Amino acid sequence: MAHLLQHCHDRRLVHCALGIVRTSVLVTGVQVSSRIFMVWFIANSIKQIQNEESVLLFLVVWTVTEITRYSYYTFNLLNHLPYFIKWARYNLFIVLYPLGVAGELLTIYAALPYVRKTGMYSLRLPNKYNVSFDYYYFLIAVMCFYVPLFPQLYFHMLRQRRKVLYGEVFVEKDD
Ligand SMILES: CCCCCCCCCCCCC[C@@H](O)CC(=O)SCCNC(=O)CCNC(=O)[C@H](O)C(C)(C)COP(=O)(O)OP(=O)(O)OC[C@H]1O[C@@H](n2cnc3c(N)ncnc32)[C@H](O)[C@@H]1OP(=O)(O)O
Repeated sequence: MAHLLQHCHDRRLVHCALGIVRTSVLVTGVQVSSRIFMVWFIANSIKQIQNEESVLLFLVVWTVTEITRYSYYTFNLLNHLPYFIKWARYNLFIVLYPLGVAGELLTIYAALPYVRKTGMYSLRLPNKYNVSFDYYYFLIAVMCFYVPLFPQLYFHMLRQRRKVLYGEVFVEKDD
């Protein structure tokens, strides 16, 4: 499951970097890195948190989001897009995004005590490279990154919503 998710996400980034799909590399990059990070470096690495309700929350939210998104892409390519799928793609995110972020942040928060206790992925001094890295503080930094980055994604989707549902035109900035 984790391998499948990573494969899909890697391809997404390559597709928009090559211009195969018309979407921002930056926005997709942030979205994809947070998913890969949650799957591999949190949920897969820290077994003790796998039964947390917050894990269930973000997994359910991601699943609903991706079913809706890929239904939209598929029907759009077939030129038979039912309005309720278009509506769902550009409305459900209003609630799903904050819920997904809440699930992700609560999961990272739940992981903190295990990371501190085990010292996982951390490098302590002294060592032959003479560098130190503390995964515990790295996770706190990641949680802080959500504050400036999440609104970028959310407002991007709100702009897309106005464009697709109400035909508003925006001047696109290059990445
Ligand atoms: C090292 C540690 C790093 C940690 C980072 C920490 C900071 C992270 C902060 C960020 C928080 C993110 C949290 C997030 O994970 C939580 C959730 O996801 S919760 C669930 C709610 N989520 C959503 O609703 C996701 C919405 N996001 C998206 O839809 C996209 O991912 C987005 C990147 C935002 C891009 O959407 P956009 O509408 O701009 O572009 P599209 O890519 O959808 O479409 C552009 C056109 O291309 C066509 N397209 C794209 N892909 C396909 C495809 N596979 N098949 C066919 N067509 C495709 C699409 O139809 C568009 O074409 P057209 O313009 O003709 O309609």
